[in-house]
Amino acid sequence: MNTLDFDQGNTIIRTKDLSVAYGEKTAVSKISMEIERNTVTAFIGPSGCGKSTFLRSLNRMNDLIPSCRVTGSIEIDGIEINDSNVNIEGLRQLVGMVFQRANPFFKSIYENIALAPRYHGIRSKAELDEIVEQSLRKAALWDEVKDRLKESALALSGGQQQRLCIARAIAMQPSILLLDEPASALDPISTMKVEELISELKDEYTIVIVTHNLHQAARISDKTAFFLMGELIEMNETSILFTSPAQKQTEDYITGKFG
Ligand SMILES: Nc1ncnc2c1ncn2[C@@H]1O[C@H](COP(=O)(O)OP(=O)(O)OP(=O)(O)O)[C@@H](O)[C@H]1O
Repeated sequence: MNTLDFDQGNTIIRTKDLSVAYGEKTAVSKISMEIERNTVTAFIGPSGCGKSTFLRSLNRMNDLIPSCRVTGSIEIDGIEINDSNVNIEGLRQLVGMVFQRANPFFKSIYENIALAPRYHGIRSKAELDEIVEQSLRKAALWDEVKDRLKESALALSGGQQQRLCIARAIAMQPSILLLDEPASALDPISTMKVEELISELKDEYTIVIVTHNLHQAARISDKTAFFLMGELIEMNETSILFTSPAQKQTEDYITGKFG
């Protein structure tokens, strides 16, 4: 995928009538959305409303679920990612993902970062060292781990493991980072560090985050999309959506009338 070929203003992700079903059950219904480059977009909405399903469709993680069927269009950098000739590995390199539970490999801190670049053909130790250092620096973890790179990643705290997973995604030089409730299993201090990190990373990456935490969405995102029962009810600048939502359902949700 060549990001240089893309000339559609600042939009990096564009979905049109995107629907996702698991067997007979529709989880996401005809969602059209545009996401701008170098922004943080938060997906909010009650449990089961389709946020994670929509997020996973952006790097075709839903392909891994046999019952799942995706229809409609998803363009990333102007390329239709659901086309059969799309290179899935290349897509997932461009669109990295971090999950709710930190899932480091059972390997050293260094290897967690170096593994994928090495798999993709980088053999030089100096080059790998540089990737490891830069990725850990960008994930605001370098100073905490630089003297223990050979130690097991599992010896890190939960918050550090989650930042390691972000560093691992960064090592693949993505354009987009999909974060599925990355802080919901973390303590408040680790959560704050991940939130600070997200705000720093948007200078280089486009970030889409699913969160249950409305305060978090308000703190870190530029735009917020409110989902309900598989539909996109409203998407707007975060400051507007939280202060003067256009839809009654959005207002009821953000004021806690239902959850
Ligand atoms: N692998 C799956 N197989 C079948 N149904 C699924 C699968 N994953 C999700 N669903 C269903 O799709 C709907 C949307 O789920 P999804 O996880 O996308 O919602 P969500 O808004 O992210 O929820 P939560 O906030 O609880 O994670 C739900 O009804 C859910 O039960």
